[in-house]
Amino acid sequence: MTNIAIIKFPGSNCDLDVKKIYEEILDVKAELIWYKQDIEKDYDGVIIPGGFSYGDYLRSGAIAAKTPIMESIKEYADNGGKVFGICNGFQILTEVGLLPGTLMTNKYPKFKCQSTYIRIESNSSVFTSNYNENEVIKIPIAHKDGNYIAKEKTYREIKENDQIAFKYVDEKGRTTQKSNPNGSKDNIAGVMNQEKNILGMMPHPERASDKLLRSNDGLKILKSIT
Ligand SMILES: NC(=O)CC[C@H](N)C(=O)O
Repeated sequence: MTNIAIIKFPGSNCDLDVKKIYEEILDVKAELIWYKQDIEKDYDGVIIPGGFSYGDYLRSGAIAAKTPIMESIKEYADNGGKVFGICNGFQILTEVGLLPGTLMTNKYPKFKCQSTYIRIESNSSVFTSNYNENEVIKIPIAHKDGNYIAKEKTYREIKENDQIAFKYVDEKGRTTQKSNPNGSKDNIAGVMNQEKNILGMMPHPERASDKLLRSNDGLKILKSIT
């Protein structure tokens, strides 16, 4: 039976939303794992949900990245396990070095909570293969530190290796400055590691996974690891 682990740090606040989508919409078991526990090998996927781990002190995700559970998540990913970080989870995965690049404070330095359109840049991964390449989906963001940057060399590498999963676009699928909500380099909204078993994204698919939420465009991302 499929079993998903959802990691909870002090300050995580999207863990129950993710759990609800797995259990009530996808009929999949999802367990909350407090950060003081270890990750066991038999989970089908590990999710690091959104929120404000450790109050975003120092930098978003910086303190959570130093906790022992991240060591066991590294080991889990090294053995091919699927790891998915949403928003603060994405920030933690970059801080720990499991994903390339860094998430800086938004260009206009305020917390932004709004709908965004994102385009599937690569559907050659377990996380995105249920979408068409270049498909445009609508998923909301809610963050202050979502401005993705990468060194030129890293940027070239992630482009060449097809590691850019999503870009912010307008309704028609065009990458414009206006459709970029936070100043991210090249409108990047989500990236993967080279092996494509780790994904991080700033938009919240769990907030677009039920018709009651007016969009279930994000459901296929959560379903992909079941
Ligand atoms: N929704 C979230 O995960 C918030 C992310 C993060 N703490 C920020 O504001 O940038």
